[in-house]
Amino acid sequence: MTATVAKPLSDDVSVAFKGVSKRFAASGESGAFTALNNVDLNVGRGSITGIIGRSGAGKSTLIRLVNGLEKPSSGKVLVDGVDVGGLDEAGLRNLRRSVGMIFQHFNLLSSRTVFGNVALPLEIAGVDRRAIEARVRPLLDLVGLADKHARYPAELSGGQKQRIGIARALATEPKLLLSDEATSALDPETTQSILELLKRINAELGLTVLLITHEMEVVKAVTSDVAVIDRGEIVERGHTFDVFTHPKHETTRALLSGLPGSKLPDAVARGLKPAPSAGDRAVVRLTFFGATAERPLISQLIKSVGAEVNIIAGTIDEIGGKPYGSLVVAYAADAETLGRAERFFTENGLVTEVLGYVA
Ligand SMILES: Nc1ncnc2c1ncn2[C@@H]1O[C@H](COP(=O)(O)OP(=O)(O)OP(=O)(O)O)[C@@H](O)[C@H]1O
Repeated sequence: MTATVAKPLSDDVSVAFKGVSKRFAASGESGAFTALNNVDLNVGRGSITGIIGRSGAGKSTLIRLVNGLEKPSSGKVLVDGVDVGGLDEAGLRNLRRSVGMIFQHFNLLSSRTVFGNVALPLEIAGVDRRAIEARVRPLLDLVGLADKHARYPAELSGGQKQRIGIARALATEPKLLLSDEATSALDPETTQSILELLKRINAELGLTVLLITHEMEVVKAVTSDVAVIDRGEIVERGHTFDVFTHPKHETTRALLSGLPGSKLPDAVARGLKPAPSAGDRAVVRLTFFGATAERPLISQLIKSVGAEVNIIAGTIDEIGGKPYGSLVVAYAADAETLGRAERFFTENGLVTEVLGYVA
């Protein structure tokens, strides 16, 4: 084995991207293309880390570097301190046993039963029949499909197929699970149940999960950490709650603008002006965190402002398990009302943003 087997950089890092670039050579009509540019990123051990970005941003390329399906053009990808780019064939086989992967289209073998699909990685690893039985049965229990062990993939729903995909990915007892758009082909309800399963596996087995998705709802519901990739570069990263409540980069803001509750109704958005005229109302977004998300602030706001307050849009939600609320309200934009509202927000530690003014 030619691998440099280094000690982990730090006990709490599962995957480290160090100055990773990936260039694809020119082929046919298309010229050379830089899919990843100097990516530095640590994936915390035990975290559920999401990579989000627009189509073509480089998400799949990034994840494929982790299990050696692609090699970096420069830089290093370390999995538990081992340089993936330095592994020979035997080293890569070992790596792939310790890194499970699930896919958007499940990638199950249609000619094998549910049991046979989950057993496959163990058969390839040369595990004997009895040990395979002993491993596969509890995995099918874990994903709630023990009764379907003799069925074929064509007889299963999408959600059931993904459960089998998850059981198969866990067969070799990996420490890291890669998820490539694993819920993108599923309806919202089935997506929720798969996300619950991923959270349970993360909590019960201590498995690190690195997932890529274009679905912000998924990131919000399940990840502890998130990185935003734009044209091959990481433009923002952090705890999901922090990034979602204080997005800094315009790509992050654009990606988050699709979340329910964050969009203004079209009629209001169209009429929004940057400065008020006499008689206009200010349109203000209030953001609540932690305990403030659970307090009856609106009735207090109406009392303090002493004027009519219209509610335009709102959502109360959880991000990474923390309560979070966003409310867009409108009230008179005269100096006195604005001053009273400002004092109320300061006294109550509310984060506010004036979005504009409407007639
Ligand atoms: N083998 C390849 N040869 C040439 N270019 C490639 C290759 N693989 C990916 N690319 C290009 O690299 C860029 C990033 O692709 P990648 O699949 O990583 O993006 P993505 O963020 O996963 O997109 P999507 O969400 O649409 O799957 C794209 O412009 C893609 O065309």
